[in-house]
Amino acid sequence: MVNPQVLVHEALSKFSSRYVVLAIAAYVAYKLIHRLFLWPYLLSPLRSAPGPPLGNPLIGQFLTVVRSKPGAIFIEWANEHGPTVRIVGPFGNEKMMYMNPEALHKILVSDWIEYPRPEFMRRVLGVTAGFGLLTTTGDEHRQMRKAMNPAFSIANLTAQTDMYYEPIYGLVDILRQEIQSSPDPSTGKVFHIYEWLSKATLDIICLTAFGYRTDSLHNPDNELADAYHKLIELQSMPNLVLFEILISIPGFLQLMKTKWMYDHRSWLALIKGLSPASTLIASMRRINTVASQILSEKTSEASGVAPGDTASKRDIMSLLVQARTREVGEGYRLSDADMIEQVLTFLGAGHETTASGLAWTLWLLAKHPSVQAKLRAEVSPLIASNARPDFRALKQMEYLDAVIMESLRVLPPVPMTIREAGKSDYIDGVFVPKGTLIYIAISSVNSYKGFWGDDAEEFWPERWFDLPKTYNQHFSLLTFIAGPHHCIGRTMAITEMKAVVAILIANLHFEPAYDGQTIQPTAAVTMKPDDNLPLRVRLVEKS
Ligand code: HEM
Repeated sequence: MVNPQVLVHEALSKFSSRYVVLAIAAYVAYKLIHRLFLWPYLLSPLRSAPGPPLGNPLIGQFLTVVRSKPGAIFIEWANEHGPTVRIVGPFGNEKMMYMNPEALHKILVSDWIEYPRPEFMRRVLGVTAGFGLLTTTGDEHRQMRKAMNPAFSIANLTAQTDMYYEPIYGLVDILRQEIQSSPDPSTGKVFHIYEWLSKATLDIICLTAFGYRTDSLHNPDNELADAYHKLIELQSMPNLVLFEILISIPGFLQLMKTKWMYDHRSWLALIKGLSPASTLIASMRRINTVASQILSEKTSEASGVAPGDTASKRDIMSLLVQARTREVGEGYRLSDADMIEQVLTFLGAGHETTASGLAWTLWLLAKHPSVQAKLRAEVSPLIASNARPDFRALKQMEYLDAVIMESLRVLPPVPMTIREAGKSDYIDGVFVPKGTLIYIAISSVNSYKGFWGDDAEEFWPERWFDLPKTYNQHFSLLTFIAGPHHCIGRTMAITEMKAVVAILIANLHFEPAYDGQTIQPTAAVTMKPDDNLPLRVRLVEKS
């Protein structure tokens, strides 16, 4: 006979497991509906902020962003909906973008500690550009920055300028010889100009930042240059996502830096999709080995440097080590590990950015022959009388200054950076909940019609001699951003770009490589030419 108790128990257990499944399904469905519809359309405090349509319910405007040229769609949205723009991404995720100086001042200057770079961004930057100024925040950042600022002073940059010229003239000689040995030198030759600029700027940053001679223009096998190139070749969006996943595994970052992991990195390459991680580990180890050698040389040199000795080495690393050696007492000191990370930071933050800035400048000059001719008219006589202009002489070339600033405005090497709201607060009259991501849309601000007028997207250096009334000195040009995290290498980069452009333009003509050429910008962190920017280069006839 069937036991009624068993029957009831079976019925209940069937009912309850079905009930549990149904309850879970209902909860997931509610969560999805809440995330994809209720929140973005009806509940979010940001819902009334202007912006493009919410887009596809699952991925928002994600596809529009990835399909557009880096920064381009953000410029369009800023000019259409600005100065406050809300953008919805995958799964109803909202991001805010601001053009108004007051809003930018709050995020980047007055409340900067509460709007840090988001954690995921710091982790990725740490792996690709060192755990240093780019990844620290709050008090730690303040102290590190204070220790490093003097090495980037105008006095030091003035003392460094002469170091630029060996790589610059090295580049001019290589291009000149290649043109002269081509079948018809009068028509010039097409070069992948980004590749060459990248070598010259690597040689410059290694000399000025570490006093280290890479000479990658003539010697592509240099240990540091080779390891670093392997590292930057990894900088694609899919790889950055892979690294972000790996380093978010607790302990993986520490493991990555060990000798054991270096020795066994080939195991990673055996797992489908993980071989970039193996290359990353190898490159980082090689860079760290060279960085340790540089540091120990600087440390032994610094012990023999008398206080106030201005004739000794002026590269940034030497100055940091000298300052650390002089430091006495309990104050903040950069540790050896910090110093080694700075090598990757200076390379990661200072090399590709400057190389890309230069490549875009030459492109804009190639597309605007009258600007190029006017610039040549300014720089040629000055270079003829002074082949290695110093900091002050470069500063006095006014049209050169306007060309560089205009290029950095129209095609900023870093088109966007990100902050995260660490508190809930009103920005520009809209309540922004804690955790909201904020796009610091550099290219949108730089091309915002509200500041720059209707021709904001045009390359027109003359505008720098008569800036519009709506121009704000700190917040209308965000190429180096603003506030405590603003680029420490700003003046260094601008001075270097001026030196390179002045010498190149005095000696060489630049034209598009073919009719109808357009640029192919690609951006992981830095916006650089995907096709290495082919340009036709001819020799300037000297009268
Ligand atoms: C045209 C060239 C350059 C551009 C466009 C550029 C742009 C930027 C931008 C936009 C930031 C802010 C990133 C953020 O906050 O998320 C930044 C920060 C930084 N840059 Fe540059 N940079 C250039 C050259 C350099 C050079 C030559 C160096 C050093 C040798 C350098 C070192 C740094 C460092 C260390 C930071 C972090 C500053 C901090 O957070 O305190 N940069 N740069």
